[in-house]
Amino acid sequence: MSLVQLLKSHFLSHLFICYVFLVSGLIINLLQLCTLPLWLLNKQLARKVNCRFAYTVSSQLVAALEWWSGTECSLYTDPKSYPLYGKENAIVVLNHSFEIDFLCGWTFCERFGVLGSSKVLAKKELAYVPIIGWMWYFQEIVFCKRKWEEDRKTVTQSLQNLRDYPENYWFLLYCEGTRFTTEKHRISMQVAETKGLPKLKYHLLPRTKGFWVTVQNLRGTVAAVYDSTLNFRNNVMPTLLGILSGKKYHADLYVRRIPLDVIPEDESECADWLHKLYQEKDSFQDGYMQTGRYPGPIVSPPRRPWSLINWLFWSCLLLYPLGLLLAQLIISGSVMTILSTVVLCTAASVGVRWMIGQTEINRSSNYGSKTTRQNNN
Ligand SMILES: CC/C=C\C/C=C\C/C=C\C/C=C\C/C=C\C/C=C\CCC(=O)SCCNC(=O)CCNC(=O)[C@H](O)C(C)(C)COP(=O)(O)OP(=O)(O)OC[C@H]1O[C@@H](n2cnc3c(N)ncnc32)[C@H](O)[C@@H]1OP(=O)(O)O
Ligand SMILES: CCCCCCCC/C=C\CCCCCCCC(=O)OC[C@@H](O)COP(=O)(O)O
Repeated sequence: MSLVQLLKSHFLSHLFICYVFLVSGLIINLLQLCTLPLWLLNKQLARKVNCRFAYTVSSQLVAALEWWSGTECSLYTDPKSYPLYGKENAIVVLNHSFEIDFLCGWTFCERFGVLGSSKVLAKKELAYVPIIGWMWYFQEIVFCKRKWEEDRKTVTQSLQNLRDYPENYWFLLYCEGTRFTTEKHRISMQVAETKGLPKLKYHLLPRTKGFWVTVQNLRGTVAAVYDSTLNFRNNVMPTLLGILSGKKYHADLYVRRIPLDVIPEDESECADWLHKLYQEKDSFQDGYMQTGRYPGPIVSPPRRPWSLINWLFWSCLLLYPLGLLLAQLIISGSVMTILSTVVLCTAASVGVRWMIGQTEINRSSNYGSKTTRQNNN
């Protein structure tokens, strides 16, 4: 094992990365709270400031993927669409089968300069996750309870708020509504059968209401839907813990730009359109499984240094107080102080482990594991 590999897999390195993420994240949450009065005075400025704050937090996870683990991201797309990425608002429709699919999404956002302003239709539970969830509140992320009767009004309102957003953004929609598991797939294909829809092999049946409401409310401000299909080479199932341990993966993303005008306005026609899209996505997955690639050329955007620079900045800033604390701890020699520090560190480690757990498929909610809406979470 080389020295670099040893460093990447060492527990102390992970502890330091998590320390930087935790402390800088809480500082950013606090700074975001301080922008509240600015919302009243100059809303557009407050939004721009919050985009920068969000960037400093989410880009740390991107840095872990790009620079620490060295994971590569290839983009298969039409070269004519490529120059538009990052220059317009878009709705991104992505498959939801991997624990780090959101992180690969963020990585592409970073490479096209829309990371700080990126949006998602997220389950409400994520709003309570410290740092990321709290940051999302200021980033105007749209939350849903996955109960349409309640979501219809709140989601519509949150989407309407985005109509005058001052920065270009990508709005991510996981239309499957939950992560892929064999059991959820079985149930969802039963639903497909009762609806007379063709079976999907690699996707859950898409939920169409969120897509329709998003398209309708953002029409006129969003230029296109980016139909995106993600896969990892060699059939691996990457994890956030793997990234933290410096494990290198290779992501392949296939993106088709579809102008928003071609999407029907009528709800049931729009639903049919989305079902057809997922049937096409399924065939792309099938092709990938057989050939190991998607159709079309690879036009990958290069990684940029900013996520690394941001991480180095926070590490340098936070190394000094950490050193000071450790030195004082040793000098003091007080059993009580040492004990309380150990308790604090353990609590922080448990907290971070819980946050990482949010990304794990085996801790997925039971939404979609029944055809009814019982036992949602
Ligand atoms: C160039 C590069 C391009 C791209 C780069 C890629 C990506 C980067 C982009 C942006 C990155 C930004 C941010 C990423 C960061 C972090 C993201 C992390 C996580 C957040 C993700 C989530 O939280 S996913 C969960 C929440 N989201 C959703 O659920 C969205 C989809 N859901 C919907 O749209 C739903 O309709 C709803 C939530 C609005 C409402 O749900 P509800 O369940 O109440 O109602 P439905 O109408 O959907 O359900 C009832 C209908 O469904 C049928 N049914 C019943 N059981 C099932 C079943 N098991 N499977 C399928 N269907 C079922 C039922 O019959 C009903 O049918 P009807 O015909 O009556 O409608
Ligand atoms: C710099 C490295 C720092 C390491 C420390 C990392 C700490 C953890 C960071 C972030 C954790 C929160 C990320 C939230 C994103 C979770 C995305 C997700 O996949 O949500 C699931 C949702 O779609 C569907 O849920 P279910 O399948 O129904 O359940």
